Amino acid sequence: MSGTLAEKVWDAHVVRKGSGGAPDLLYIDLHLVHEVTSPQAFEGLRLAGRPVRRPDLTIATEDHNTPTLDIDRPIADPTSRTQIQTLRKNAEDFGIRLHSLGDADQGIVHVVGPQLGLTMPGLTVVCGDSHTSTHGAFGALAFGIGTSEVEHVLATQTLPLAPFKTMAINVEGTLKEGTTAKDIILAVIAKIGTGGGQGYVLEYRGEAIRQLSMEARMTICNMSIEAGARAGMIAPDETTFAYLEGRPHAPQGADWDAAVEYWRSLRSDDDAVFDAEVTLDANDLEPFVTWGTNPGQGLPLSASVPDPVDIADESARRAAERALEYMALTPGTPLREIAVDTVFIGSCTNGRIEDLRAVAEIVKGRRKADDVTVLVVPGSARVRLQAEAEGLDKIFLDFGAEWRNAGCSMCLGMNPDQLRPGERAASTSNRNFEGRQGKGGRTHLVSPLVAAATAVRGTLSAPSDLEPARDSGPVPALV
Ligand SMILES: CC(C)[C@H](C(=O)O)[C@@H](O)C(=O)O
Ligand code: SF4
Repeated sequence: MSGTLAEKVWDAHVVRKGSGGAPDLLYIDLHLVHEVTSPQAFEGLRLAGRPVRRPDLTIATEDHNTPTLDIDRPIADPTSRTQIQTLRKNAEDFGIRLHSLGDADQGIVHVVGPQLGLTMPGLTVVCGDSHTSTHGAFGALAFGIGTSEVEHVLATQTLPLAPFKTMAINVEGTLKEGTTAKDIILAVIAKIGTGGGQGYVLEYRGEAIRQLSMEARMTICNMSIEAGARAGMIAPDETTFAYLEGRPHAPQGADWDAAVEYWRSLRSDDDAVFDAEVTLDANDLEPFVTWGTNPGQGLPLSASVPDPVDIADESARRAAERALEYMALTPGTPLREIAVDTVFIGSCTNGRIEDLRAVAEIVKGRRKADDVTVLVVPGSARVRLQAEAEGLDKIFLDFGAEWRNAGCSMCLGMNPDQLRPGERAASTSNRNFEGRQGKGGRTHLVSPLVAAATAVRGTLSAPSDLEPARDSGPVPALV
C-alpha cells in the first residue's frame, strides 16, 4: 500500500495497534532529556521503584537554565542551580549519559542530537520539549511530549499515540539571495496560521526544500510546532546522508550501507494521499519579520505595520490590536523603521555553525549600531569551538557583539540573558510571545541575515540595505 513518509515511519514502530479508536503504542528509538521537563518524571520512577528501561537510548543535556557567562562558577540563580543539580543527580542515579555545562557535547538538546548523529532517518524521537520537531529534518518522526509522557517513555521506551493527519507543504522554486529557510517557515506560518497545523504532521517538499542544507532544514522543521503541528518532516536524501556520514553515532561500514539503503525508501510514494496540501513559491519570498506576539503575525520586511481595521476576521483583528499595543507599534509604520535595543543570534532555530557563518560574513569589517546590544550564543559547545576555530568569535567581538557560551539563553530567558521591560529585540529564535525573552520585552522574529543587518543599522534591515563594509572588497587601485 502506498503511504506518506510519516505513515511509513509510524507503521514501522507500532508495538500494539489500538482498536476502536484507542491510540497505537509506538516504540521510541531516541529519548532526549533536559533539565526543565524531566524532574517529576524521574521522581515518578523513583516512587514506583522502576529503572529506566533503555538508558542506552536516552541522553540528557543541560540547556535551558545554563548561564552563558562564567560557566566555571557555581550557577548564581537558585532555581536554575536546583534544576541543573537535579538533572545531574537523576542522570547519575538512573545511569543516563549527560552532557553537562563545560562538556564539549553540551548544548541545546535539538542541536546536540543531530550533531552527534543520534538523530537519523526513520527513527521515532521524543523529548519533553515542543521543538523536538527539529529532528524531523532527517526524516525522523519527532515530537515533543509532556512530563507524564517523559515518565512513560523512561519506564517503557514506548508511548501511546493518537493518529495524526498529514499535510504536504510544497515549497517550489528557488530562494532569492538574502532569503533563507527562516523566511520560508515564517511565511508558511503566516499563511496557515498558528493553529493551521493542528493535528497534522507536516511534510515539507519541493525544489526549494531539496536545495536546503541540513541545518536550514532543521530551521524549518523546528518551527512546525509554531503552526500548531504535531511534527514536521523532510524526506532524507543525499544531503541528509552526507551530513550524517562519519558522525559519532552514525552507522559505519556495512551497517552504513544497509542504513542508507533503508533510508532511501523513506519518502512519500508518488500516489500517497495527504489530508491537506499547501503550496508556496520560494521565488516570491522576501526576508520575513514578525510584528506581533505570535509567530504567525509576520510580513515581508518591505511591508508596514498592519492596521487592524483592515483585518476582516474579528478574532484576528482583536489579536492584532492587542499585539500592537504590547509591541508599542503604530499601524502604517514601515517595518524597516522599527528600532531595536537588542539583537539575539542563537537558539535551536538558528544557533548552528552555518547561521553563525552567515552572520559573520555580514558583520565582518563593520561596527554594530551604537546603543544596540548584540548577543551571539552558539547552540552547542561544539558549535562554539567550531566557530572559534574559524575565527568567527574574533569577527563578532570586533563588530562589538558579545560572544557567549552555549545554551537556550535569550530565546526564553530562563537564565540571566533577558530583555528588560519595554526593550525590543530582533531575534533569530522561534517564539515572540509576550514576555518570552524577559518580562515586558518585545520580540521580532527574524533570520540570521536580517539579525546581522539589523545589528549594523539599528533598525530592522536586510543585508541589501547595507553600505559596503570597510574590508568587504579589494582596495581600489590608484590611477
Ligand atoms: C521549557 C520547554 C518545555 C519549552 C518547550 O517545550 O518548547 C521551551 O523549550 C520553549 O521553547 O518554550
Ligand atoms: S532554544 Fe528556545 S526553543 Fe529551543 S529548546 Fe531552548 S528554549 Fe526551546
